[in-house]
Amino acid sequence: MNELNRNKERLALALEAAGLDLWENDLVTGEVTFKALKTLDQLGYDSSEMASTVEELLGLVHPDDQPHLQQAVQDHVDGITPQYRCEFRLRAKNGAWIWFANFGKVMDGTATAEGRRFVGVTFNIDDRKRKEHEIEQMNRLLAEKNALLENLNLQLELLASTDSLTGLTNRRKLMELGLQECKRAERFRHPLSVLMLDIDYFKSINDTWGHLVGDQVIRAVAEVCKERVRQGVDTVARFGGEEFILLLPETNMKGAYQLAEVLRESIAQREVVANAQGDHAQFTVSIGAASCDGSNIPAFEELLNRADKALYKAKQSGRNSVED
Ligand SMILES: Nc1nc2c(ncn2[C@@H]2O[C@H](COP(=O)(O)OP(=O)(O)OP(=O)(O)O)[C@@H](O)[C@H]2O)c(=O)[nH]1
Repeated sequence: MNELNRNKERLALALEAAGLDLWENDLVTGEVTFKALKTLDQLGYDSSEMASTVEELLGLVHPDDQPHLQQAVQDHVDGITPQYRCEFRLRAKNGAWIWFANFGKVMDGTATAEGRRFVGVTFNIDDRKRKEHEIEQMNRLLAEKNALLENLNLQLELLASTDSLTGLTNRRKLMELGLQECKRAERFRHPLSVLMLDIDYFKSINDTWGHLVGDQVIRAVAEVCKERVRQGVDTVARFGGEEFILLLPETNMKGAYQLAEVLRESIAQREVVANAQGDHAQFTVSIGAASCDGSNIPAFEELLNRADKALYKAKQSGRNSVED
């Protein structure tokens, strides 16, 4: 065996061990001068059906992959890339698409003449591509599930912090927000106020009109409060049965008192249809105001205590009134 044959043997062994399939095309005639037999065999074609022109081969490439394959060849032929590399799908005889990769180079070129032998190897990357695809799908699914979870968490958080009758902030959330606002007021030395609002003679509203009308009255008071406060700044919370807290950042006693008067008046003018005969239930509220000016911020509970004491004064002074 001469040295050339030995080299051929060595090359064949190396190609086989690496799972590579050698091919060679003539760039000028477009002929396939050395067929990638293993590849064509994997695609299910027998030797009589095997593509003998580059054009025939291109016909086997998935239409979506053709543009980038042609571009990769062109870039290499134009000398933009030192090697031609590309991944693409080929149509098997049974119609399935199988992923392959190509690695090749134009040979025989000189400084003055372009080479015409385009030599390369093809190897099957279908397993890798399928795994990549599965991972992509799983990642997409995971991302969808995460978005769903985040959304559910948001909804849960909203449910856990909302009063079901009025849609207002509930007591648990208010205590959290109150703590935060006290800290903020202290850090920036800003004023902070709290209004504690209680529906007057609510027991007799329930007794006169029934519990459902009582609920409607609670909702009506909540609505007035929501309408009158600064959106996104103030918090209106249902604190207990017929008791509400308004948390008012950046608000001094004068501002809190003014708002309390507006609320008291608006609520006194509000009515709720109480029965089928069209009778209306009227109602008023008493409000206690507590404020701190930013120089000496108490604990939130302390602020609530002060508002509670002021509310007691408002009740004592005859109701439908505001006290601090
Ligand atoms: N309809 C209804 N009633 C409630 C709700 N929560 C508490 N109540 C009722 O509210 C009434 C509160 O009554 P009281 O605390 O005696 O006070 P009041 O009658 O409002 O009298 P003053 O506050 O002193 O003006 C009680 O009868 C509770 O049963 C609720 O969610 N819906």
